[in-house]
Amino acid sequence: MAMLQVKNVSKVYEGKISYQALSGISLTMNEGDFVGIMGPSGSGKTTLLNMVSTIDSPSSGEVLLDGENPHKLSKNKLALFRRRELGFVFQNFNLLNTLTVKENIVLSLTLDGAKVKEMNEKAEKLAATLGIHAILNKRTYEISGGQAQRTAIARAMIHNPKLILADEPTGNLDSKSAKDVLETMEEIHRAKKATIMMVTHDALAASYCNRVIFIKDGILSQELRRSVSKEGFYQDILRTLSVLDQGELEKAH
Ligand SMILES: Nc1ncnc2c1ncn2[C@@H]1O[C@H](COP(=O)(O)OP(=O)(O)OP(=O)(O)O)[C@@H](O)[C@H]1O
Repeated sequence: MAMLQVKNVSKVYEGKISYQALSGISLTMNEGDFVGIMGPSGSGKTTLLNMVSTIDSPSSGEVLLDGENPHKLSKNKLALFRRRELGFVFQNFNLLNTLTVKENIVLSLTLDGAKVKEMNEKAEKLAATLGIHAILNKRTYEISGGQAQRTAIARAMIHNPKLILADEPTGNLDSKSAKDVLETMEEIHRAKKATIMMVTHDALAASYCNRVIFIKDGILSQELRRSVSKEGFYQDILRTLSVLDQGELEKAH
């Protein structure tokens, strides 16, 4: 059974003027998939991520994780579900500035009452894998953007979540730090068999994924699977984006 099933999901934002942000999206992800979500601005990428992460609920259709619909959980259980089963990585890192890097990484374990020694061991091991061991005792304002994002990835992974959800994780980084972060994600995908869904505008970032799903006007328009090298995949992604953009241009005229 697929780990994630998105079944015919639509989302209408109700308001004075309602807006249909997603229309009949269906997709599945298996354990160990690293899926990129791409599409023009306003196409519904973040909306889709929010449906999967249970931050917001679909207007119709359903989202199943390991066959269960988390949207049906009570408020308290849903909060626990998010903390235990999901890991989040955001564009602006969302680290707590009063805590050290290590304290940020172990936050979810702290909330679950884990033993300090056990937490420290886990944090140190993971930090070594992600190349941030030397900065564990620093405060978040003493580290670079790339280090902050690798800290956020460690925080998202420390509890071995089923699924890691990343929204533009390289959006605020210079190209060198972006590359470090992408290589970190590649490493957790490869070595830890992490399952990752990543929204990105960046074709280079998407080329690290094993599948890329393109969304346009709230509809799933295409999917690419990586069968070639990362460089070849990058070219395939650029070609697909240019065809999609061509459609946008024609619509504007
Ligand atoms: N809370 C909301 N209420 C009403 N409309 C919304 C809301 N959130 C998003 N939208 C609209 O839904 C559409 C999809 O938004 P979404 O943020 O999912 O797009 P996106 O593909 O992530 O865009 P970007 O790449 O610019 O972040 C947009 O037209 C947006 O204006």
